[in-house]
Amino acid sequence: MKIVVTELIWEEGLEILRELGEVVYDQTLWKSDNLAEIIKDADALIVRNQTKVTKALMGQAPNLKVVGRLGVGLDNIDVAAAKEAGIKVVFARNANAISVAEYVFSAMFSFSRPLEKASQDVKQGNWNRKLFTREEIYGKTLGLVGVGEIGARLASRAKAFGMKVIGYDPFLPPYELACTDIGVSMTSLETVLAEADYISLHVPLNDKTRNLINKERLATMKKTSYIINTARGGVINEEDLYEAVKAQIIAGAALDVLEKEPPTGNKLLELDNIIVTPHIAGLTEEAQVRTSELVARECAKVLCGQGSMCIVR
Ligand SMILES: NC(=O)C1=CN([C@@H]2O[C@H](COP(=O)(O)OP(=O)(O)OC[C@H]3O[C@@H](n4cnc5c(N)ncnc54)[C@H](O)[C@@H]3O)[C@@H](O)[C@H]2O)C=CC1
Ligand SMILES: O=C(O)CCC(=O)C(=O)O
Repeated sequence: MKIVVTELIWEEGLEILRELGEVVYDQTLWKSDNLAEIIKDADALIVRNQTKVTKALMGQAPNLKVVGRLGVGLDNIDVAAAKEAGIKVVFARNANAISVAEYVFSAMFSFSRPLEKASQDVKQGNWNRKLFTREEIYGKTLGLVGVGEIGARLASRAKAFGMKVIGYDPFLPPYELACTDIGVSMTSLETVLAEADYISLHVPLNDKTRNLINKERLATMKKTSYIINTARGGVINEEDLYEAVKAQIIAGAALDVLEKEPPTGNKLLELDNIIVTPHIAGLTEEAQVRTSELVARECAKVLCGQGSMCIVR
């Protein structure tokens, strides 16, 4: 077997893969002009979010049986083309959901209790107690757009903090509306946007969600509300978000993801009320060990002809 890994993977995953055969691992391979040549005799291709797994690329690899995604979002993989070619796509269902939920808390607290800003201010010689008097998140409303693995974990944690949680997810099957068990009141997108103090996006990027949050929808949010995007850059129209934050139509935003990563000349980076991080919401040691092990195991199952729990249908 030949397994090609084009982006960062943890050692725990590599150990499993090495038991299957030859592992070609280079975390810069995703941008190599030679990738097609390198995978031409590969049985498995393992990627994160930067490798563009196109129909043309897969077409160069006649032995390819499985594409493993070290994460959840599949927007960089042509899943339909893989299916057509009989190539399985497996992903790390659940593995980074807790980390992303915790990141969203960190973002909410960055707005409600900005410790780092306050600390910097003190180190500059100030003692601005009034300036840093802010708000509790207790009693505030968290609005979820997408109530899947991450949304559900975020909801249960938000309830523990005494927040009201409302959610919009038209694709949630009725049996999973047991979401109400974790205290999410399911409602329309309009209500989530109009009522939430913090709006957190947890949808995949696809034709239906691209630019889901645009000028018209931003205008329906509370002036005091914040939006947190750990989903994908394209889910918010960045030009519209820039205008909305600049004109104080909303209070601010925390963005872990951008349309172009890393950004070049992105105006959002100029605004004080926008926090930007380098796509790290799922990047914790725990999540990455889980992700690497899970994807390596699920790829191994496909290669060994056993059923995988994480195949994208
Ligand atoms: N920043 C980061 O490090 C990470 C980002 N992500 C992103 O977060 C997304 C969500 O992850 P999970 O919660 O694990 O996925 P998931 O598949 O468990 O949940 C997604 C939910 O979105 C819902 N949904 C789909 N289209 C929708 C629409 N048009 N409107 C409202 N709801 C819709 C689905 O019904 C599903 O319940 C991923 O697709 C990925 O893009 C995921 C993990 C880490
Ligand atoms: O692939 C990564 O490192 C980022 C995680 C992510 O965005 C995902 O799981 O969808």
